[in-house]
Amino acid sequence: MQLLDGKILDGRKLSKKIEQNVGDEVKELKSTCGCTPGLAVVLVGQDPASAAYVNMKKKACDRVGFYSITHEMPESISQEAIEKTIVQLNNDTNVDGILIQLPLPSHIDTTKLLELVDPSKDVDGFHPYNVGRLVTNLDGFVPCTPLGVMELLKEYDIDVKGKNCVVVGASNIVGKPMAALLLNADATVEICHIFTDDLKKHTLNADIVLCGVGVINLITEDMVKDDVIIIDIGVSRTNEGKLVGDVDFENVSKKSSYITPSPGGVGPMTIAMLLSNTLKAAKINAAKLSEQKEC
Ligand SMILES: NC(=O)C1=CN([C@@H]2O[C@H](COP(=O)(O)OP(=O)(O)OC[C@H]3O[C@@H](n4cnc5c(N)ncnc54)[C@H](OP(=O)(O)O)[C@@H]3O)[C@@H](O)[C@H]2O)C=CC1
Ligand SMILES: Nc1nc(=O)c2c([nH]1)NC[C@@H]1CN(c3ccc(C(=O)N[C@@H](CCC(=O)O)C(=O)O)cc3)C=[N+]21
Repeated sequence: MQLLDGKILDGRKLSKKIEQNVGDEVKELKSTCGCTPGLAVVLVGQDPASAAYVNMKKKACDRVGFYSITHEMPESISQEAIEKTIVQLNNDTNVDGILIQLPLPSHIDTTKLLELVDPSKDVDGFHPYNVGRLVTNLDGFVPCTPLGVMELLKEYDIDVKGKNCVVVGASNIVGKPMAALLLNADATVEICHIFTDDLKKHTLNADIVLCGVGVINLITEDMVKDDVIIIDIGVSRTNEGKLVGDVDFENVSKKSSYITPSPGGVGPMTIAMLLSNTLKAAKINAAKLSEQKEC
């Protein structure tokens, strides 16, 4: 176990450090301009996992001194009613960041809602404006999960420049922005997905495997080379109720030079990055407000 500790990329530990820094900056912001960063979460339906995630986000906001509000809506709510709420939040000066908890019920047009969020309050980085800025390597809001992965790599001095990175999973919230960030950091990037023929052929060539799919034990020991770096983004629950990732941790960790556990790796970093993105939005808004006052 001693040996294993050295190779663990500890997201829980780093997320606490980031939280501490965000908390300190919140205190400073409050004292200098009287501003309190605010996060609004839109939660539709009764899915217990979504409710649990939203609760975790709320608690994290409380710990760092943010104002936070959750708009809970029934499963049967109309598209128009959610749109109305988002417009209100766009105009609410107490709200710096807006997060629409995904997934939404099937009768809702998710894309339309994400496009309605003011890009300057898009702390999830899902608005096409911010997606475009990410792909063109311009400053903007970057999705929390892949941003958290980059922070974790940085903390452990892992430079991706020139490395063969294989991203498994190509969703808009995990795989695609993950690949964009790696490319911006000069990695050679491959994206594998459900239609990829012979996943193992690709992962065997990887210096770094970043897997966010939601399939338990998708990545096994025989699929990776010695000293590989493993980033397990997946979070699933087994039939026994245990949280696990996409990677066969017990066996793959024997071969890897570094590995994230799941839970305890990328998940806590996602929450930490949500706090950091909301602080960033609040600072921009505070600067805008003080400019307006000066005029
Ligand atoms: N740690 C964290 O903070 C977070 C963790 N997650 C976790 O990450 C995982 C992925 O989430 P999310 O991106 O939202 O999920 P999605 O279901 O939106 O995306 C999963 C992706 O994986 C692809 N895929 C499915 N099966 C396979 C397979 N057998 N081999 C290769 N690719 C496959 C899908 O392809 P296709 O679309 O074509 O089916 C899709 O591109 C989940 O376990 C989720 O819980 C998500 C967000 C944050
Ligand atoms: N608009 C939106 N933004 C999201 O960022 C978003 C979303 N919708 N929908 C769902 C996914 C999932 N997600 C996670 C957040 C934290 C953990 C996390 O902290 N996990 C802990 C364990 C948590 C537990 O104990 O249940 C860990 O991995 O250690 C996991 C997953 C964010 N998502």
